[in-house]
Amino acid sequence: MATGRTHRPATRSRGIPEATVARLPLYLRALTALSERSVPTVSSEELAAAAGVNSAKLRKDFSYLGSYGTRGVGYDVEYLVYQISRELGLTQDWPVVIVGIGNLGAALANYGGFASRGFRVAALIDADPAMTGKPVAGIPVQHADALEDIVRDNGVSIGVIATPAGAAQQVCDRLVGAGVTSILNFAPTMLTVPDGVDVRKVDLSIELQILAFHEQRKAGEDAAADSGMPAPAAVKGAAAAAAAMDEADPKGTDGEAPAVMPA
Ligand SMILES: NC(=O)c1ccc[n+]([C@@H]2O[C@H](COP(=O)([O-])OP(=O)(O)OC[C@H]3O[C@@H](n4cnc5c(N)ncnc54)[C@H](O)[C@@H]3O)[C@@H](O)[C@H]2O)c1
Repeated sequence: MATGRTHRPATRSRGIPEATVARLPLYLRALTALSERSVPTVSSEELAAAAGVNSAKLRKDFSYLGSYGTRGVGYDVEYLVYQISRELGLTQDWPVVIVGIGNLGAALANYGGFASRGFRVAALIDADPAMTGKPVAGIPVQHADALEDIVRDNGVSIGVIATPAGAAQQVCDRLVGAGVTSILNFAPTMLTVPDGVDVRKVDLSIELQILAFHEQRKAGEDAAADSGMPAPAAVKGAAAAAAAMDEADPKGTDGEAPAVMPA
């Protein structure tokens, strides 16, 4: 089971580049905010600024969706929300299981934002027998022995792993064996999955390291400005940060570096 790739190809089968797919949630978030304010249309420049993306890239991204906007009017906000939601598969309900209901798993289970984005927490699973039957976010935790049955009974295709690192690969293998084809991995370990399974890894410590670099650079710039000298820390740190950013965002996503990255 534990063989094969951990990355998707750069281009999805429908011809939308992975980097564009990675920016769609940024557009959707900006568009949803406009929709909530009942804004009917938006220009590519306004939307690009709201999403933190370059406007030429935005227009190119939307051309993959077949959305070109209307000259002088811009893009129809509601229609774009629909189009992007549909492209991301959010117009259907996705049952999700969370495995490992400790501090993080419980916090994720309690996060209200999943449901509003089309993700329904179908089951919570933990290996600790003391947890079995205990409600977390109103859902009784089920024992890990039943993982395969739970996945099959609920038609789950997305699994969230919030176990300790040492258990993550085994949990991943069991999820995949039961039919899960997408994994969101919070455990600090690389997972190996067969072809056809997507893994996204969330690592907040990497995000913090990138912020630490920016803090260091700002401090270096301040010191250099005070002394009138170039900032050696900033220059030296730039290569390391560029490498860190490449690793965190290998497909060149614009805007904020996502906390979720390919495994
Ligand atoms: N990616 C991030 O940014 C981030 C942030 C915080 C924590 N983490 C990671 O998330 C994981 C969980 O952290 P936590 O603080 O919630 O830990 P925790 O110890 O509170 O919870 C882990 C839970 O997993 C359960 N578990 C262990 N083995 C299992 C198995 N084989 N099957 C099912 N359940 C199993 C345990 O019973 C426990 O309830 C850790 O790997 C941690 O390093 C990642």
